[in-house]
Amino acid sequence: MKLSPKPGFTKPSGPVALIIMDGVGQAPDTAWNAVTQSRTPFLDKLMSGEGPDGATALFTELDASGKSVGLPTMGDMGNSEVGHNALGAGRVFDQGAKLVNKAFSSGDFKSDVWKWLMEPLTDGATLHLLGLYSDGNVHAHVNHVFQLIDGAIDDGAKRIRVHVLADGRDVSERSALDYFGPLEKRLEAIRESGVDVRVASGGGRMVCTMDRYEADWGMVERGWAAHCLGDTENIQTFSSSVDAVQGFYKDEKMTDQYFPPFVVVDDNGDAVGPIQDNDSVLFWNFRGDRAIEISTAFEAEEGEFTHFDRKRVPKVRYAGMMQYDGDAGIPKRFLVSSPQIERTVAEYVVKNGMKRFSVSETQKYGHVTYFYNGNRAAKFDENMEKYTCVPSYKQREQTRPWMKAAEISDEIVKDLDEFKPDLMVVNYANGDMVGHTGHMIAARMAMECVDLCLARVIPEIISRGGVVVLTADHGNCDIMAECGKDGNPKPGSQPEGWRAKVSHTKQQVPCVVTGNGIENYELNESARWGDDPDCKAAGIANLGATVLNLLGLEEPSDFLPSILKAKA
Ligand SMILES: O=C(O)[C@@H](CO)OP(=O)(O)O
Ligand SMILES: [Mn+2]
Ligand SMILES: [Mn+2]
Repeated sequence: MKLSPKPGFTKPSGPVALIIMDGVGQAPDTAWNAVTQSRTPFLDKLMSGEGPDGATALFTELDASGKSVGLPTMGDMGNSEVGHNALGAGRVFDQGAKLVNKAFSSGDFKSDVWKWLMEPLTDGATLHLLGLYSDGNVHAHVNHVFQLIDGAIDDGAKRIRVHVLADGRDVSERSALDYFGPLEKRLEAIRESGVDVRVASGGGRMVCTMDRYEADWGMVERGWAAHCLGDTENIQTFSSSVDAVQGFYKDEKMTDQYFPPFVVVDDNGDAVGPIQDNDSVLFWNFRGDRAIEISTAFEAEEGEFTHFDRKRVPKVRYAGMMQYDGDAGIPKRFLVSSPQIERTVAEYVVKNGMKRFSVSETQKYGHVTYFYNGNRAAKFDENMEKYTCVPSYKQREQTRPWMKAAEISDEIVKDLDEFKPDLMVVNYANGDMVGHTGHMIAARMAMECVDLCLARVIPEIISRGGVVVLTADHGNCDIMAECGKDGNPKPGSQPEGWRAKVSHTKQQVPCVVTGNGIENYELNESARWGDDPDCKAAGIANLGATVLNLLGLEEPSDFLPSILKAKA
């Protein structure tokens, strides 16, 4: 994996730092753009081509959504998984959303694992389908659920229970009825054809089941109690998922991602679908980070699981839509193979004798390690790499929009002198995590806080002889209001009078390159992320070659071209 020197590029004496402002896109300057509406003097200067202490800054805008990051259509917003995969791979790989679509259209999802799941069903066992129920297409898609239900019925399933996590984060924040309503109707129609299929439990994705990076196992415990135990003593009960949503909406401030867990009960008050011995369970999310813990809860043997008291552990056949952690082999069985991302920037860096450092806080830790490494948690070389995780606050981000940006900055400054990395990969979570709350004031503060931290760390990096590539993985806080066809915000309950938009955006993302030696380079205006007719610009995947070039290395021949070229 040795790379030759890149003609015209010289490795700086300090590190090449890839700094990712999560969820910070380039959108028009409106009252609902937290990026432009916040006071960010340092960032503004960088984007106008002025680096700190007279350094040159090159500024451009990159694609970070749709096909540029391996998603099915240009209408798909980017997300952290595909964004960090692209940044780390330097190439565009077909991602989970696309691979699962392909498996359904070819019929390949009916694999040996599928048959194994179906086997007990002809003897009266129940098939439980569980996952995020929306068309956000970041973690999951409703279409996949119907294909699973139809496929299972074709293969003889007589009793199916569906456990639904409300989204309100990749889609409108109070849209659960738009999803659960049609679902209940469709299941009713299937029941008329003689198959016993019902929604059995659920909850909000940020309260139940979908924790990530072990930030809060309590979420998984609440989900387990609802889906698996059907615990009607401790959890609110309803007659259907629609009934549950209507109940929760009595609180006008309640939004879908924060629904408490719920259990659906019959006329006698008994849970309609607790999970029992011999049942089969399929988790339908395709994205890994928020699916690993619940999968562990289902698969770990008694005595091996210490995160919470599972109380009852049914002996089930469990599978995921995909494998969520390839290193740890979680889950053991899955329907569709994950993208095989090999030879990432990080691996090349380490195998070319350079040191690599990654740092973020809990909520984004796996992004700069696992996702950046091409879905691999383990280090390529223990001695050459250092990964630092600052524990995130457990409270909601609107109450602490500064998050752990200052502490991440402390780690950067410390390791500039201690670990002395050649490549540094940093993620500031604020723009994204606060953007997801829909709170404009908090999102502005999040951006100002990121600016303050950049104004501190970037001069430090440059004064150690380094170079900075500052960018984002996708947009989010650049559009904080849901707008109608006329381009103006829809009325809603935010203090500004609009309806919050809490999901990512499809906007391009900013990219600034500044620091030592940049005056020798210029933007490579012909760089593109592909030859697709929809491709009109470079994308974040082009930054793989860019980072290698800045380290003085020639990019591998299958990498997308760098956004930089040496001046003639
Ligand atoms: O919170 C998450 O899981 C996603 C949105 O669904 O955000 P990101 O891709 O930025 O991690
Ligand atoms: Mn992100
Ligand atoms: Mn996000």
